[in-house]
Amino acid sequence: MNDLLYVNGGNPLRGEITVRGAKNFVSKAMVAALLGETPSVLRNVPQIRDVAVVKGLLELHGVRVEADDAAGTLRLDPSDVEIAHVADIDAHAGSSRIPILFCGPLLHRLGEAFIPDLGGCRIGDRPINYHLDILRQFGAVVEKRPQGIYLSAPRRLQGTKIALPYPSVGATEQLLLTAVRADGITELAGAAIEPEIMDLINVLQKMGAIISVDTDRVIRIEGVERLEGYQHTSLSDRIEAASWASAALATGGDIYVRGATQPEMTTFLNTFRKVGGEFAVDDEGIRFYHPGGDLRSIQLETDVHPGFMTDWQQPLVVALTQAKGLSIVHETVYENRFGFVDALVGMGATIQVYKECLGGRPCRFGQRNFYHSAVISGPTPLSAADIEVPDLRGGFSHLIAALTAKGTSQVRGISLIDRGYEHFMDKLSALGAEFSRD
Ligand SMILES: CC(=O)N[C@H]1[C@@H](OP(=O)(O)OP(=O)(O)OC[C@H]2O[C@@H](n3ccc(=O)[nH]c3=O)[C@H](O)[C@@H]2O)O[C@H](CO)[C@@H](O)[C@@H]1O
Ligand SMILES: C=C(OP(=O)(O)O)C(=O)O
Repeated sequence: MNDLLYVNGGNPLRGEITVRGAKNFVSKAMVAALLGETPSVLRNVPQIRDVAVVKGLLELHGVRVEADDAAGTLRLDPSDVEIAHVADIDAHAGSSRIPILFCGPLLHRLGEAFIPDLGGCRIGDRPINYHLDILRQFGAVVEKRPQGIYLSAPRRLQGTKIALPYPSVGATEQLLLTAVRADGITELAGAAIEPEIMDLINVLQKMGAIISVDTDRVIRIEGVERLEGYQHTSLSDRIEAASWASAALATGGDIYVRGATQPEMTTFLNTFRKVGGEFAVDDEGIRFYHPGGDLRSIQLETDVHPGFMTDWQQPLVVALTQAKGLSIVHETVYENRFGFVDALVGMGATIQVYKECLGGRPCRFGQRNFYHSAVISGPTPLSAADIEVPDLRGGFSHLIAALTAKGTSQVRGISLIDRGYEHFMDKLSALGAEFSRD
């Protein structure tokens, strides 16, 4: 795909699009298939780059993957994984964050694992210290190697008791994927409880795992000897749905997102309504629209679930440039997720970033040198510009800004958006967007 898009903005996006399975679940469910003794079938799989990357990694390890892209089905057969070698895996270094989740399943199957350096969005340092601490507590030996880490489990992995300093999504998934086949009981305090994690628990339970989730972020797992394959339909992508909702709001449009589901979006829907957007939920999806009149400024803090998700923040900020008054956004999950606003300022938005915690409560980044709060003053008309996609959600935000701005913008590096937005150009066309590729 060509990496430059000419976007002719200033027109409302109107129409219907469909979202399929969640990027942040599907990739993990694919890894879970490595734990089964029999094949797994995953449905509602979107055609996005992160899925292709994980498919490639699984195949390198010997998993036979049959994909029906149109139907959105993957059949994952791990029967030959015992003969797979760990060489060549570093070909995938820097592609996504998922390789770190191969540790537990590979240690259980092969007794060793080589994990290439991770990719993913550069929205902060994104350390993996929680992951490595967890693996060590299960009894894994971790060695730093050029371009990655090598792990081994001289004895079988042993269940353990762990408290996370912060409810990390990836670390919680690391623990789940490792504990289900470890000896004995594992207890995790301070767990993340995002809907995508709950769906991973659904998958693992279908495979034969015993997992209970308490109301106070405590997850308890009784290790079992053997897991089978699963058949599962992914929950829908609430980040993609919210991104299109923000596009409807910013451009003054009306988008029906088929596949969007209310329970996973409650917090987003409350915020969308406070800003002045309207929505209608039915059994098939959610219609998001700008009802006319002024949008309202808000005060917003990103947080772990059930708070306002950090991945919803970047697209919504573009809509906030069109709201009347001062909006305050305090990013508490990542220390460096406001880099994308420079381009918006270049397009005419009035946004100031601050190192202080401007939300209602201090966060982990408050006494440090991170610009993690933003004040957005609106409404400001946006004008067309040449912009470069910085990361996945920041890139989608730039696309929304270009669609909101009058005139023709050049958006470079758009292939990054493929990592999490299925067929986004077809969807833009369906919504009446005017754009062309170089
Ligand atoms: C592929 C995927 O599912 N990505 C999602 C996942 O990322 P990911 O799983 O990487 O995010 P985490 O929840 O782990 O990160 C949250 C915070 O914990 C910190 N941290 C994390 C791990 C660690 O070992 N040490 C540490 O300090 C991170 O730097 C960050 O500040 O959850 C994030 C929070 O909902 C989302 O924005 C990402 O879209
Ligand atoms: C931060 C994100 O993804 P990743 O963790 O894969 O970089 C995201 O989906 O917005």
